[in-house]
Amino acid sequence: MLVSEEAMMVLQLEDFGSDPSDGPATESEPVELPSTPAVVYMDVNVVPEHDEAGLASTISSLQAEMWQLRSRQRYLDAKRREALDRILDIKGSIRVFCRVKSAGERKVATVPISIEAEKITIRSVGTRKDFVVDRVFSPESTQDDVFREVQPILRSALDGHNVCILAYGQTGTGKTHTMEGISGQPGIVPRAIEELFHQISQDKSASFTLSVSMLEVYMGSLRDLLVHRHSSARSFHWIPKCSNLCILSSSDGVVEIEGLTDVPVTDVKQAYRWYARGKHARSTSWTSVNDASSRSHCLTRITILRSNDAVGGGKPVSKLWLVDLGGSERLLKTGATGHTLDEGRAINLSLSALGDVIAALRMRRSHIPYRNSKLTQILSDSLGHNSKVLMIVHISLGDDDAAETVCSLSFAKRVRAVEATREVSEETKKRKQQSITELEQNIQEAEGELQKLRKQMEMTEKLIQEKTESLRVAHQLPDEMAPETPAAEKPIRATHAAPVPRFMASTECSRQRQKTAESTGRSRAMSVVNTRPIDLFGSQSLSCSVHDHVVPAKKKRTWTCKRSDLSPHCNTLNESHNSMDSTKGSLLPRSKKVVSSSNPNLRVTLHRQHRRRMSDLI
Ligand SMILES: Nc1ncnc2c1ncn2[C@@H]1O[C@H](COP(=O)(O)OP(=O)(O)OP(=O)(O)O)[C@@H](O)[C@H]1O
Repeated sequence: MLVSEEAMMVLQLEDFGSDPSDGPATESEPVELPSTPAVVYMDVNVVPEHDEAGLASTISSLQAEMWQLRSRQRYLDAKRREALDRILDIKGSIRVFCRVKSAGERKVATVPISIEAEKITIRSVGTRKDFVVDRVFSPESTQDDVFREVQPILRSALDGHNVCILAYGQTGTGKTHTMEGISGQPGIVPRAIEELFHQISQDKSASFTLSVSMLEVYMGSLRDLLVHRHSSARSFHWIPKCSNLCILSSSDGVVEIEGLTDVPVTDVKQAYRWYARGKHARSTSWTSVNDASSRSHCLTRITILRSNDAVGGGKPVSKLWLVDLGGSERLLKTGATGHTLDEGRAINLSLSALGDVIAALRMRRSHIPYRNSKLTQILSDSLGHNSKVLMIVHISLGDDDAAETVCSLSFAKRVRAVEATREVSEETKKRKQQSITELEQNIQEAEGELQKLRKQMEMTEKLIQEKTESLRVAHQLPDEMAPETPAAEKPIRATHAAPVPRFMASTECSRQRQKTAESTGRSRAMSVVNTRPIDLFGSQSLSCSVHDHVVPAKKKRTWTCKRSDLSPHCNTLNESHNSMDSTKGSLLPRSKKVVSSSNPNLRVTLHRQHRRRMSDLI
């Protein structure tokens, strides 16, 4: 017998070896594949397809196949995520990079600064200071070089971790250049947006929803940068009404900013447009060192809602913070006075609070001083446990900037406090690198197989649709009766005589009627009932609704304002009243919500139609 493409596909599946009867993978337990397949699939050609029972059986085995492919996809996805997590753990969940800006036309430092891959050394009269970081970008490094190092952490955000990328440094050293970039040399934010959209278009294992928010921490107040305002509002002296947004913190540590504009974005262009609007609204002014100096901390937040997945250890909602910090400056040197002096002071104070928080986290202190500034309050759920932090410290080679360079590098050293002081042997470094290489290989393998898997799933899905259509036509069923096969998570075991739903199983009464019927020549009609494909449809949709429509009790999250000086109306908010709509999804995993024929009206219709058909036949 010729083996058709479909049959081949079913046979190939056996190599994956996971048992559909085990049920879908859950969040807590990653899919473990048994070494031998527990279900042996039938060759779909064995049953002639012109027979309706044969068609139904084919559909059923294709669905089982689909379930196994999904199960394998989840397994590989979990494997890929785990490998990435381990890489980031080996590298450190708080990493510090240093980007060096060339002195340009200004005099090159007389104090020699030597740059190595992970170390910067500054020699001054009779002294030598070494600063170790995770990676140094020399003045020749391009925006591409920087982004290449940042890229893996973005995947982590899609996998459910909160991620924070911060640009720190003295005024004019290139923080905005690194984060925003310039025409033809886009920085981390636009590239990250593009990369996120690219990755979610590739990842068919889940559906993602992205939204963008932008705010500015200016002189201790929060300004929503995406809120619609009059054009005169750009002046940095002008503080709009919405400047004191309320920071809410839930009992489980999740932070939200009440009233902050959060715009859902569906493509890169749309996201860019909003980002451009936010950038435009930012407070900048002329300083002696930078014509357009940022006088505030600018925070761009991309909220990622991941649904219909089995993320092991991750959260359905994650945040990616891209922060362009205000420039640290020595106020005496800049000769700032009045308002500019106050701005500088405010920036320095919050930067110092940020340094304290990161150092405390790195040293695993029991108390983390998040509440010392608005900046650290906002970022508190994205700096600590289970988050990934990347700080890019910017320095300049300019002679005039030598003192600030030492200050910034001291800050970097403080952030890396624990590990930088501990000398890591060459042997340990080598071992770490070897593990990273192996893990990267694992990721590549998993991604390769995932790609093949996606193609195979597309083919199987198409086949299921074709067969279902044939079956529908054979029965002349109305469209709404066709099963929603792609969404079916529950495998239907591939047996020739598909089991009937419980309500259709024979009762004592019906058995007696059947006996009577047998004697009156109606037995043929009865036997058809048990194998008719329509019964299979009913079984599938109804069993899904019984088994899968179990929704966990929604946990109520209580939000509290962190600061007592804020308006009393926002001290306690019920989840349903705040802007964090996306979290609602997190409490209701889609895998549980979406079932075939989840529409209760349709289920009732199906149920009635089955009953009618049964009674017609009896
Ligand atoms: N690596 C670089 N290559 C080329 N030009 C750079 C680089 N870094 C910074 N610049 C240029 O230096 C100038 C100041 O940079 P930028 O505004 O990014 O500094 P900043 O650290 O954000 O300053 P501030 O804290 O005052 O906002 C800009 O004109 C920018 O284009």
